[in-house]
Amino acid sequence: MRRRGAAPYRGRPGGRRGRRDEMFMIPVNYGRGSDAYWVGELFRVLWRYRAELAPLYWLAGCFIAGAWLHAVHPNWWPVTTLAGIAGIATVAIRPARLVERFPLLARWRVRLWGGGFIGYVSAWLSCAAIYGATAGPMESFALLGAGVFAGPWLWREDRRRLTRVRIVRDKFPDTADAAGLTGAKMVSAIMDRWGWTARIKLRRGQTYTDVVKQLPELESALGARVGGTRAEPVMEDASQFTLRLVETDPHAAPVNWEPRPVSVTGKPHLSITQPVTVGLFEDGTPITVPLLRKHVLIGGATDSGKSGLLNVILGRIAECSDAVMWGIDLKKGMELAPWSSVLLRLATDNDSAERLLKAGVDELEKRAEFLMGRGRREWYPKSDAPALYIIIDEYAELSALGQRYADSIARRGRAVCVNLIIATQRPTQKTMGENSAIRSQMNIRFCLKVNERPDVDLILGAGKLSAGWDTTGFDGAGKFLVSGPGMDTPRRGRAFLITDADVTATARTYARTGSVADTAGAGTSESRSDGRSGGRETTGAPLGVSGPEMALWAALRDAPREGVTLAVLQAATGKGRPWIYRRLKAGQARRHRDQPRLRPVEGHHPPAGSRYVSVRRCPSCARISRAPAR
Ligand SMILES: Nc1ncnc2c1ncn2[C@@H]1O[C@H](COP(=O)(O)OP(=O)(O)OP(=O)(O)O)[C@@H](O)[C@H]1O
Repeated sequence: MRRRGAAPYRGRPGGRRGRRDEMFMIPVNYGRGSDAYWVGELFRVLWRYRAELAPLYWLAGCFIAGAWLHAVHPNWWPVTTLAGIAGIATVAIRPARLVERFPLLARWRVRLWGGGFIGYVSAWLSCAAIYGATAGPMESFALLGAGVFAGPWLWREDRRRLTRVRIVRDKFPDTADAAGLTGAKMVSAIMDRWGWTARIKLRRGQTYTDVVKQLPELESALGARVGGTRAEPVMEDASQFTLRLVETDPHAAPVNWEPRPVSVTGKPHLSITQPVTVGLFEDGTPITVPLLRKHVLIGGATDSGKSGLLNVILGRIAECSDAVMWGIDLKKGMELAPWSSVLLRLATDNDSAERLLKAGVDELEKRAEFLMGRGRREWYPKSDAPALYIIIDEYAELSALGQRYADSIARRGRAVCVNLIIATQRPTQKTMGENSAIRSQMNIRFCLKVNERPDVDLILGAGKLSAGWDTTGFDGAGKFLVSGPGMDTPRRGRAFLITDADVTATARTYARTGSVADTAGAGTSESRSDGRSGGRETTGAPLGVSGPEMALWAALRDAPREGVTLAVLQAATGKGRPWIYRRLKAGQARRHRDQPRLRPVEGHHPPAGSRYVSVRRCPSCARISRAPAR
């Protein structure tokens, strides 16, 4: 008997009573025979299979647009033609943002298809605007085009995978039943090269723990390989979990290096502000590591793949337009010499390494002063003010003085984007330098195979071994555990294998002006370690201060004792008076404490009508400031 005042139950006719979600359903006639049902069902199918039906939609869209253009705007055909040309040019140029949004555009076949499709549609629409969508052979051309372009569209690889995952989804209720998880449903799925990942909704009362217990049964029911499925809880909903099926083990064979698409100019066009991909996790997901303002430590036994991983990181940084690198390779340049067209400096012995690291310390100090003068706290890398990475292979071989400089960079370099990337076998206190805190400054740490378990804690930090991070059993070079921001669980990864040919190709593609290879006489450590880095330091400006800032710096440096006219500074920088005054004021704020007070310049006679800016060079530090007005 119904309680007094209780709302009447109005579930779906024929539906099961008692389900909580049905208690609140709005009474709608869902009868199978009703028109509304069939119209709704039709739209559902049209939407659900939109990708498969896309060729029909293109065809219909073209006929409608062509008929409309012909009837209303027959002289708009240049618009469709120009739109087509612009579309083809965009696909050919493939701006980085577009490739990020549609990664398939990195493949030439996809670009060929896309360019052809855009060209064909725009040509057809232009003709349809002039002659009509059904005039002469227009219909045949439309059908022919739809047929030609539909083939590759329907047969493309991700579509085939999508079809497979749909089959798995449709069969999932049976699979779940066989695995002892009756009532579980697959609510969404995405696929990648290595398998698929799905969100599973459990029957009421079932939990993630039940899933973990039933995982072997689920593997069997899915026909997966042993150990090929992973389940992870969904924290915000206890009735769901994420199921991942790894169809092909990404670590079974070396993971080949994947260069990122090159821009048409052939210049680096990616940014270090975006995380870089260095390999794949065991489940096939990419390992993306944020390198901006981060120091990196790579540790592992001999032959574990440290230099390989270092090369991968080098390759990734080379692809970025807003980062530059210096290298220290105490294996006499064996590892880093192939990158000499990318490295702005390379040191291959301890003397040159010390000088390079000293230059790194100077650079960070210049940057710090530069920021201070502008009231800023962090360096934002740009192509003309790049982040600087100092790569050090075999850190333990560095002299005590070199390690002291490195320690200084590790402590102070982050904010100003002067960062270290270090590879070493055992980062003990002794090898990293007594009294050195360098290890604790490392934000991202890669631990490759180690021979002794305590080495894990040395590389990754105290307590990691007991928390389940252990790489002693790793087989195969390049496999590692990585810890850092957002990487708090021990997930096994493998670095890309970058071959000598890949290194040569990458270094050639991203060769920098002013690199070691570009510098006259390059090839010996002496020629690379003479205190110059492609001539940038001779100005005294921080590395990467360029454009008008650099021009101002140079004009002030070369100014005669009596000063320079504002017009000269305007001509040198191409900037207006307010900009120059702002920069000069900032320069004055950076003056050394012990710099003598600036005096009016004697015998100074400005030409009539010109405004003079007197500059003065500090005798102790050679820094230049604007002298006070007379
Ligand atoms: N990601 C990888 N996948 C497959 N093989 C790799 C990978 N990285 C390195 N290797 C291979 O492992 C071997 C050792 O690599 P590497 O020289 O990088 O080790 P290492 O730890 O730097 O050794 P050492 O300490 O002796 O310098 C090389 O033959 C290399 O080709």
